[in-house]
Amino acid sequence: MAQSKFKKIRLFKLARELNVGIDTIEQQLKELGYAHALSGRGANAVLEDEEAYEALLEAFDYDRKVAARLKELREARAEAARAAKVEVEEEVEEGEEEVEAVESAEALVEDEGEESEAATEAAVEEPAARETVAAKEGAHASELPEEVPAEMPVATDERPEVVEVSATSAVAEAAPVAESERAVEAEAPAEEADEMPEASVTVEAPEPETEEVVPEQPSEMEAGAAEEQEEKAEADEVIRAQRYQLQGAKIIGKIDLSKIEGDEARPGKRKRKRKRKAKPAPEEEVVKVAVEDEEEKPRPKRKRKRKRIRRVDEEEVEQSLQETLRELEQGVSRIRQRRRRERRERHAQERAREAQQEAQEARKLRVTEYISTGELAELMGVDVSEVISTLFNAGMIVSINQRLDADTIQFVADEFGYEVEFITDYNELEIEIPEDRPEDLQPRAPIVTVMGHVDHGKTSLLDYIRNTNVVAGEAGGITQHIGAYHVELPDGRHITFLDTPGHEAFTAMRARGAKVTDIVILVVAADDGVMPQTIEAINHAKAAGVPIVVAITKIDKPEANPQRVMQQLAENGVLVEQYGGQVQCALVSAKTGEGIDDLLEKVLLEAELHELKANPDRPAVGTIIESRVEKGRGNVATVLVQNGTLRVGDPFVAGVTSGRVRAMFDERGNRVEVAGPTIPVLVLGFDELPEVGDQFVVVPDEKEARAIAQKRQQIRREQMLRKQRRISLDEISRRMAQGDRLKELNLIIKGDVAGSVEALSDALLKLSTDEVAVSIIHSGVGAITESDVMLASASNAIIVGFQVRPTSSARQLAEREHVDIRLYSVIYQAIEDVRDALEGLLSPEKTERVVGVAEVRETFKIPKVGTVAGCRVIEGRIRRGDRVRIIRNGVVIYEGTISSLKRFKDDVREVQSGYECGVGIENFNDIKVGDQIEAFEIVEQRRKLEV
Ligand SMILES: Nc1nc2c(ncn2[C@@H]2O[C@H](COP(=O)(O)OP(=O)(O)OP(=O)(O)O)[C@@H](O)[C@H]2O)c(=O)[nH]1
Repeated sequence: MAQSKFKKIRLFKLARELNVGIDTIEQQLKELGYAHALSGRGANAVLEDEEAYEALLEAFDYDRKVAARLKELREARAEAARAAKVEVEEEVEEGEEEVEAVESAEALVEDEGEESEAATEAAVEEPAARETVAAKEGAHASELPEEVPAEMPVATDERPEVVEVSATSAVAEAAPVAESERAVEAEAPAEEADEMPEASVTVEAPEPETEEVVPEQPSEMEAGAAEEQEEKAEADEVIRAQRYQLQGAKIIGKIDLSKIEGDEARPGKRKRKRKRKAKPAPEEEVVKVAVEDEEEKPRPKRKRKRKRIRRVDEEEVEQSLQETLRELEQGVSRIRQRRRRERRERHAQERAREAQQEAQEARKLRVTEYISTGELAELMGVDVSEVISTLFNAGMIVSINQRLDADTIQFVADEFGYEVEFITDYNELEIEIPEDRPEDLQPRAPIVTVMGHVDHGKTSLLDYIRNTNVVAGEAGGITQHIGAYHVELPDGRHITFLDTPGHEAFTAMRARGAKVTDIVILVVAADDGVMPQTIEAINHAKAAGVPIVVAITKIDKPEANPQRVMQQLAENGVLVEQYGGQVQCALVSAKTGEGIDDLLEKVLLEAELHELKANPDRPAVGTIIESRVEKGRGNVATVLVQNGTLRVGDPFVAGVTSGRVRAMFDERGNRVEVAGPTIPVLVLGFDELPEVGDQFVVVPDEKEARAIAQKRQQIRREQMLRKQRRISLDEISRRMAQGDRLKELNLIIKGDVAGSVEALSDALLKLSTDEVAVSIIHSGVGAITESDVMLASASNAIIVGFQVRPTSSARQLAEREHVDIRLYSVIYQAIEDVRDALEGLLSPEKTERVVGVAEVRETFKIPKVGTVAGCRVIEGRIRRGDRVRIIRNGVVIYEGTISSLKRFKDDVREVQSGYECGVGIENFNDIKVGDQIEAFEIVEQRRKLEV
């Protein structure tokens, strides 16, 4: 399973997972070079690239951890809060239980003796909250009801009874246990008792007052006083005393009345007391109660402790939360800063490395010969005007779209500090063609291209030669234009003419690495002389190292001046034989036919000089001269066989396509079975349409042919993308420099001949303005192919075809890829269409229009609705849903939408000027009397291209 388990993830989910914002993720992806991994926009954008996802996880690892930690802490806090709540509840319950316990204890005490009842009741009725179990016990234990109140004042100065009662109770339990002697011993003045904190003393304290002492009773009384002190002073000693008295007692429960309001507890208690009055209290129980009482002290302690523990827990949680937050704010931000810094440094290093590599790569230009000035400038990342001026300084006048020869490219590259490597489109995958043995080589016909300035008579010359040199018997069918033709002179010698006059086609072919032409016939009209294109043609021929034969045409014309032409040629480096040079020159007239034989003779002589030879006994090697899709025939192309012999049935590779020769035809439509060197034939059987200039090579078998073609397609695609990427990068920096305001229309231009491609490119480039630009990402001669469509698809380009058609496979691909292919046969139409497209790219002009103003006269607060403004429309009209601004004292304080609009009680859609209405503004309640509500609308207007 090579497939990754990774599934695409939406951006908002990712943001949640990583604990960062969407923008941050987008930014990070860009920084990490994964901007492409995100498809779609906004929170719903989808990340499909696992690698990018991993990179994000790594990058935001820290944020995720922080989020997790915070979550933990929050949970801990919530847990603590829950626990605290439960404890409080438990406590409450406990409290209740305690109350019950106390009550039962009281009951027990009460039961102990009926006499104590009155005292108990008295004590119970005391409002002091401080009363504890002891109070009740005191009550029960006191067998001397009347005395108690009397003694109290003695024991305590303030609130004597209360305290005393409670105190008594505390000791009361002890009392029964204590022996009467002890009580007697304990006899001491009440005052003393007051001062004496010791329990033993206190126990005795009451005695003197009570005079006749029943052992238990007095002790209780005193105990009450002692307890009071004890409460004020050291409880320990009291406890000690109690312990002493209560030795062996058993703890059976805890009672804490400290929290229980005396008032609340008492009524119930009283009732119960009454209820249980009659019940006899077993002694043990009394003891138990006493013990409980003894426990009274530690209990609050425990409670306090418990509380403290709880508080500590909360504190801890709070503290760690605070710490985390602090960390987040300070420490963490430091860590974060460090991480960021590291990340930045890492990225900077990567970028530097990449930049270095790129710089090295960038210093090396891998180009095909005859790339245009503009393309060369683009590859070097310099402004085209710099290249043009550099060449101008070197004495060469070139245009932006002019194709440059190898020397010129080399020169420019040197000037700008670049290395040049000339490549063909699929340099790496040339088919090795074995060298011919000299003995196998036989003389062959020259292949001739006619070049010259426009209207100097190239076509007329070619036509004349063709028509007058038709070998008898061959004139079967109608002459068809297949891009080249082969003529046999009366003496049996042959010449092949390339039928696409002009140096553009010649150069376009050379740009594709095709070296077809053996001899150039340079046509110069005798009446016009050397013109710019004549010079270009000379340069191109020279650059290609192709010998020139000059044909001075239109010599039949009265104004013809061949001498002047020869002189001009000499001035331009072409020294004709008449001027003592090596270049042959014929004076001809395509009208009269004068001098044409002489011209052909000179061409053949030139061919002889160069000993043009080929081996007819080997698999064919040639060049695609023309290609097109023909109805009923499919992909057809003219192959000019340059070496070897082509036969029907031969498998072949042509550029990035392959096939097998199904049938061959000559230029008159006659079927042929074989085609030897220099013979142009129309070949059927191409899998895809080849491009003009493609090398045609016969290979041993069709399978191999297909494999090579596929490999080449892949290489070409990569090259296209590489080139595209480079352009994009340049464009990006350029756009950034321009503040990213530029919009662009990418175009791929294909034309029938290089001239028309240039003309169209120039015209379209001129449509560019500061805001929208035409970018020609690729242009070429020949049919629109699949690779064009792929490139267009990859770069969102439109394909403009001038006098060419897409191949059927390209058409299908374009449909699949939604690539727009526009076909034209009139340049003007193409320009108009592109202009329209550019206008579409211009962002519409947005203007704002105030449609109405209302003045707030009153405001109403309506529950669940908010504040509604009672207004009067003073200008225009306002509508529900209108965008509005609230203007207060001339200042816009809010911008929003009208959410409700009412006339009296009815909802209305619109209110006109002069009427009153109620207006509710969405999410805005701060409306005040005197505010103005200004309704406005945005009007978008399509802009026109100003060129
Ligand atoms: N008198 C005279 N007119 C000629 C001769 N050759 C061409 N012409 C005329 O010159 C004009 C241009 O000729 P073309 O053959 O179309 O010239 P071209 O160089 O092919 O032109 P483009 O294809 O536009 O570059 C036509 O009107 C021809 O009739 C010639 O030898 N004598």
